[in-house]
Amino acid sequence: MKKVYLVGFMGSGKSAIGRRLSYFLRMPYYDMDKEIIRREGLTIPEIFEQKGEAYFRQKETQFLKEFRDEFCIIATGGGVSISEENRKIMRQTGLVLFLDAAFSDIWKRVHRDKNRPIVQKSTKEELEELYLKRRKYYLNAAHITVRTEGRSLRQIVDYAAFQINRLKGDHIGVEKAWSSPQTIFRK
Ligand SMILES: Nc1ncnc2c1ncn2[C@@H]1O[C@H](COP(=O)(O)OP(=O)(O)O)[C@@H](O)[C@H]1O
Ligand SMILES: O=C(O)C1=C[C@@H](OP(=O)(O)O)[C@@H](O)[C@H](O)C1
Ligand SMILES: [Mg+2]
Repeated sequence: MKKVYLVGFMGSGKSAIGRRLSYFLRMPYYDMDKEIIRREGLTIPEIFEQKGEAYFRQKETQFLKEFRDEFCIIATGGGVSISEENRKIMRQTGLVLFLDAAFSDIWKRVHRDKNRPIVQKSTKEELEELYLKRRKYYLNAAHITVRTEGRSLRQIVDYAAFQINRLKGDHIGVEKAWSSPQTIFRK
């Protein structure tokens, strides 16, 4: 296992947890959105507006395919796990953690954010529909699901780090341990 991928809906905490995990575990951290912004020289809303969502999705897959073989933490964008090809790449090259957040928390965190074009163009009802539709893809992509409701960033980082430390460096053991999806925080 080389990479740790964080997947989940917009506002589930992928970027915030990824950054903190990287300090905690002393592993390099990459945010796919930031990498794409840097390469394109455009913000996410600009990419969506000027080049279209399909172009952005191509860039996400390209990132996953081309990114060097390195021990690191990667915060994906909320749309990355929709693609079967992307899910396959992530599962084959690392440990995939799904940050499973409640929609009510997500809405509070993202509804005013101008940097998420999908939030901008959706009503609350439409966004919840998308959340429900996408949830199965995150579950499908994930080796481990982390329920985040009622947990602080610190608590989530601690649990994620525990799971990563338990499984790292043991690819065969990891495959066995992950053969049945595990959920933590499901008390
Ligand atoms: N468990 C949590 N407790 C408190 N704040 C959180 C939690 N998870 C995420 N946040 C906050 O919600 C906002 C959106 O999180 P972010 O990491 O950008 O989500 P994502 O990258 O999944 O879209 C950030 O301000 C982040 O600090
Ligand atoms: O869910 C999505 O389709 C998207 C999620 C965003 O990332 P975050 O999940 O970090 O907000 C960003 O990639 C883009 O706005 C599209
Ligand atoms: Mg993010």
